[in-house]
Amino acid sequence: MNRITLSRFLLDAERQGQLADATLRELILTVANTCVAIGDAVNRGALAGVLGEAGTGNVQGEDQKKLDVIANDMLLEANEWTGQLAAMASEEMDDPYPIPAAYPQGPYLLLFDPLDGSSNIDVNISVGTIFSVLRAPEGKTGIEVADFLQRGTTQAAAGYVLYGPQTMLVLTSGHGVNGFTLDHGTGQFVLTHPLMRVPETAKEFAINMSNQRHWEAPVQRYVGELLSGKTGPRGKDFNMRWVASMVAEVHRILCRGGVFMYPKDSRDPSRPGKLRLMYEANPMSFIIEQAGGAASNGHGRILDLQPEGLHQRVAVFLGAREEVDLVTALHAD
Ligand SMILES: O=P(O)(O)OC[C@H]1O[C@](O)(COP(=O)(O)O)[C@@H](O)[C@@H]1O
Ligand SMILES: [Mg+2]
Ligand SMILES: [Mg+2]
Repeated sequence: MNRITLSRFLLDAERQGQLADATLRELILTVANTCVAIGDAVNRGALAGVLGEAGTGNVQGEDQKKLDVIANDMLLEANEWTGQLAAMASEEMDDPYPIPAAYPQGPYLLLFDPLDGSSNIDVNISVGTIFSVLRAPEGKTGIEVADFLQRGTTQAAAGYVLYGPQTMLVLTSGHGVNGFTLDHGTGQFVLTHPLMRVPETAKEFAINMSNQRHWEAPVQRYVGELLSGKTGPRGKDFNMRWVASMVAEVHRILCRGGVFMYPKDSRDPSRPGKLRLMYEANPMSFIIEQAGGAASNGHGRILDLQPEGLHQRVAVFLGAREEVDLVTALHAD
């Protein structure tokens, strides 16, 4: 097999104009290498004493796991001195993290969910890291929240690393989606899944069914029709999956199709959804769209949403275009 490592792939992409510049290439490599180290910590688990609660909470009002904090700190430490960034933002930090004055400022902003699927950490189920890259306002020092509030369509790159049976990086810079498998022997990501595509039609759906009584009518109807299967208006059976790690769900959809949903529900009517727009929904929507799928909040394209807050939440319907269009149409009705 002709092994194309991530660094070679990115250099080729830059030469073909599929990557903005060398700084973005180096930034993606820095994030990828940091995720190799995060993967090691996840993999070592109790041996490294990294399981369990951190004893602190985050801006979302969630109890942080030790690995939420460890992964967050690893990404900050690895990226703050490189000269590639002007600032960072994370699920685990209330405010943006400005690059210390001791280090050169760079042209990009990095947002990340350092550990996605936190409820699965202590039970050894796949988790991941999600990241999104935006351009920093040129020549501006003192980056503010408003500088991050850019539509998902403006992302320069987005990706995730899945810490599962294999450690995989999935990446887009707006020219398709490519998957890389970590070779633990060399510590390098190798291209194994070139130009991933979401299959047109879905046979599987993913939603937390335990929230059913709290869903709005369009979602009740859509999921009801999936469950009716052959006997209902869809005329075919659908299987169901729920891993409770968005990274694992999205990866499954990229590999074999389906639709993933985390809708708005009445548990907290003031919340438009559970998942966060800037470092979960936007990067995953960019990847899914680049792989031929679709991503909606039920009322429109997620990537077109004008962000209003760093940690704002959004309803998410993503995956096979046919399914996302259907559930969005039901909301319009
Ligand atoms: O526990 P629930 O309600 O099923 O929610 C699961 C969802 O929450 C998340 O774990 C939220 O992400 P974090 O773990 O990064 O907070 C998603 O990965 C997942 O899709
Ligand atoms: Mg998450
Ligand atoms: Mg998280």
